Amino acid sequence: MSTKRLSVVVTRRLPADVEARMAELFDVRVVGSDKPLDRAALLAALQDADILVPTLTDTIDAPLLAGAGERLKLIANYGAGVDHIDVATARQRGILVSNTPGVLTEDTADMGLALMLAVLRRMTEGMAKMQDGVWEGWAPEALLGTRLGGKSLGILGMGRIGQAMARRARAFGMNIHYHNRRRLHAGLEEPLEATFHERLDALVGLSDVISVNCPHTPSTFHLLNARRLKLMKPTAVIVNTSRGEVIDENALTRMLRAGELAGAGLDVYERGHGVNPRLRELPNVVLLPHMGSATREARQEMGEKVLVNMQTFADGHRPPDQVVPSML
Ligand SMILES: O=CC(=O)O
Repeated sequence: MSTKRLSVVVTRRLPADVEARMAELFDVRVVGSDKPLDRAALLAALQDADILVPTLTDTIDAPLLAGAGERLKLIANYGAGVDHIDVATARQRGILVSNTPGVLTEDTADMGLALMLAVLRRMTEGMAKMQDGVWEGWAPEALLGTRLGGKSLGILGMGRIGQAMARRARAFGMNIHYHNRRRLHAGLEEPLEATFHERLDALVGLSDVISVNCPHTPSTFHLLNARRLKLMKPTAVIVNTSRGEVIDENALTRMLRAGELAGAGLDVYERGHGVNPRLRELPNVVLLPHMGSATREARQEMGEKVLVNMQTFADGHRPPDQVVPSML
């Protein structure tokens, strides 16, 4: 099939050479600017598009898919998470969905580790002292944090990013525990010296740090609900580089405010909630603006993956990174 005939709608500006390469191969319209795209504009653009390239800031739900033109046959997401796309409805309508796994694994795990260090070693509190000019010099008991070595890291979701987190935490001397839908096979589990817990409650209860690394799906929504959060040690901290929806953010906020948890490092928040202002007030909480995969390298490689998925589809094959409902 000549790819030139395929009409592609891109909702955000992508790295320049990704955009340039896409424009060589397809008939591309970048309908967005560098802001999330307005829904009406997206719907209008989808009337005569063959391929949509969205990002996580676009909600591709059943009403939007119902309003799209008949030609839409591929949603080539620029990003790994697909919780903003109704994959089941897309499939029913004969629309394939692909994502960009693998290329953001190491960078997201780096950020998970950075958050863990920042919270346990109270880095942002220290930095605030320097910025506010109130540091009074070294003192034996000032800003004491917690050592990572010897502590138990509980990884919720042992996919690519969870395993990358485990490798890093091992290097810091942490003990690795995890909960996953399926136990890893021995070839993966043994080098990580990771202990599998079939019961999430058990993992939550023993961990000094919980790292959320599972995708957001209907079955992981509020997996860390108020009941489970209460099973955590009061000295424990939680780190989330996945999706806000996996944690009941209101319950987490209440517990952090009440001192029932020692801290949190969050890169992601519940959709539509914005950042809870009460989280911003807490010194033991480090907040980042969803930047786990924000390296130049990852964003470039994500673009290259999108291009491969589009080209493979245009050549009449299934995109290599196709997402099907049974994976979710
Ligand atoms: O969160 C980032 C992604 O899903 O790619």
